[in-house]
Amino acid sequence: MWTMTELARLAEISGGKSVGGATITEVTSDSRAVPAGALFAAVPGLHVHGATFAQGAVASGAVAIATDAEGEQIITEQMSTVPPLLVVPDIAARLGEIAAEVYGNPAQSLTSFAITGTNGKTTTAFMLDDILNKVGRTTGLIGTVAVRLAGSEIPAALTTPMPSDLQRVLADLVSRGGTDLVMEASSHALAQGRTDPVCFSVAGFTNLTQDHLDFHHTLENYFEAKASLFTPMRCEKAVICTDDEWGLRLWHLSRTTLRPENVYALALTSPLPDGAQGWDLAEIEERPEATAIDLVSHAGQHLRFSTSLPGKFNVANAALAATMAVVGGVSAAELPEAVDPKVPGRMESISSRPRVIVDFAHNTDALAKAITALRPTTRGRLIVVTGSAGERDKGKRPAMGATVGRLADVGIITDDDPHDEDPGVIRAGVLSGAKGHSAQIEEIADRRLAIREAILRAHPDDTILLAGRGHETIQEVAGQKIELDDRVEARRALAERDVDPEEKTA
Ligand SMILES: CC(=O)N[C@H]1[C@@H](OP(=O)(O)OP(=O)(O)OC[C@H]2O[C@@H](n3ccc(=O)[nH]c3=O)[C@H](O)[C@@H]2O)O[C@H](CO)[C@@H](O)[C@@H]1O[C@H](C)C(=O)N[C@@H](C)C(=O)N[C@H](CCC(=O)O)C(=O)O
Ligand SMILES: Nc1ncnc2c1ncn2[C@@H]1O[C@H](COP(=O)(O)OP(=O)(O)OP(=O)(O)O)[C@@H](O)[C@H]1O
Repeated sequence: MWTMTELARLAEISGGKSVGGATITEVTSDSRAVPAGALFAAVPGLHVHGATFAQGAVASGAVAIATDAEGEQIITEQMSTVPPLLVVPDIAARLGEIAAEVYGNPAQSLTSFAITGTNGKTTTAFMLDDILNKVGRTTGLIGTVAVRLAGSEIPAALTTPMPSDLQRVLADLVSRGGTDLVMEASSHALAQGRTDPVCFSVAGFTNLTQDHLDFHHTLENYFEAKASLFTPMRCEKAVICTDDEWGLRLWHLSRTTLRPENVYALALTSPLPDGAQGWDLAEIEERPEATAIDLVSHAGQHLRFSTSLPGKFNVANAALAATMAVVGGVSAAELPEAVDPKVPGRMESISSRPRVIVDFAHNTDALAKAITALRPTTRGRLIVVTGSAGERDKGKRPAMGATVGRLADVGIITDDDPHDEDPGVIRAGVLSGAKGHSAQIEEIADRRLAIREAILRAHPDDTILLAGRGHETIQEVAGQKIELDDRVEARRALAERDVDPEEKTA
């Protein structure tokens, strides 16, 4: 399927040295998934150096190893017969370039869109993909929920794939006749250069609030990782939502890093920054079935479309998707009337009486926005079932709890994915913020039980928001992977409720 590249050529483009020769047809950085003819990229990780797995990779069919000086030393110490080597000083940073060469630089034949920000990446990516499909493009969609290439879905492991996986997927997209790529760029991926050397045609920014401080340590570092997408090596044009302070700062910064005429602002709850080109909201009409949106540009051009996804934040997501499409070459007249993709686990409606909604809100801002979006249409009580993940940003736990305490009527604090952390300690962190506000707060450790109790106890007019896990189907507890899908659990409890005579009269 792919072209053949000589190891010496890869040394030439990466500034490394090759020892021995080999013909390369694939690249991988995972010894557990080595295709025939592969170059195994042994990169240093947070836990272990990939070179530790070189022997296994060769046994599985790798024809050469790319690594750094430390990796070369590990390999020469561990292997009696050293395979052909490519030694590159910063192998992790150069891996994308090497893989792009092996896979024929697929991104060069695609119009490519990348979306970054704390919340809204997946939803905006699905919306943009929907728009592009409706105007006749053949797309690849890469993100947290799915990797969908020209309509065929393959499982997604990370929000943004590792460099060699990304280049392989892009080559696959091109071979399926793909014209456009829409992908999410996570802050982890940007900090690690996973998307390099792709220079996106259009990059979009949603918003920035606290998350992922376990990895970035400070909000400033987190911002810098996001901002690195808006530099000439990584994108040509940008659409930046300037409604929060970070967006405004990014807009100013991008006008110095990119060509100012390629930077567009999107302002929905604030005025367009002085001197900005871009769009603000001309009119918004909330109808029962959808929200009609009318954006107007600095030059007076209108973009009109609607979305049936609930919540003001989905207006922002749809607006970003539409403006990115226009900046990427879709004409205003071509824009479809409705931007309505089905996004698994994002404000996904499971039932109407009681109304059960599954949403991926797993940080304070998302949780506040999801609860607020449901309040106006809730006749009874608003019941929120949520927790927080283990081994991730601990600082957000009390803040998430306080959000539930302030905005919900009933909060049931339960487990999310504890990973290897004590689930009781995680719940205590959330509970410490949740108590002392207006909501009635309860702790039910087992998430299945928490969902069941919330649904069985609800009145028909109540809304139950199951927040935090969205589309996820596996819960990770102390090294064990347990099947758990909030949507399945909700349907099970709803079925139980249907046959309970007491509940029927509730
Ligand atoms: C922080 C981070 O980016 N971690 C990723 C990283 O792990 P690591 O640096 O610890 O790797 P390591 O375990 O030390 O291994 C080093 C090298 O040896 C290789 N290896 C390892 C074991 C083996 O048997 N064989 C083998 O070849 C690995 O593939 C790796 O190349 O490289 C691993 C292998 O590719 C990834 O699985 C892992 O993602 C972990 C699972 C993860 O949780 N990542 C999250 C934080 C992440 O990247 N999330 C963002 C989205 C965040 C969001 O917005 O919600 C994402 O883009 O998905
Ligand atoms: N524009 C937005 N602003 C704030 N919150 C949002 C926005 N869009 C979506 N959300 C909330 O954030 C949750 C996650 O949305 P989505 O999956 O689209 O974002 P994401 O950036 O891809 O998240 P992640 O990086 O965690 O996968 C949604 O379930 C919703 O509660």
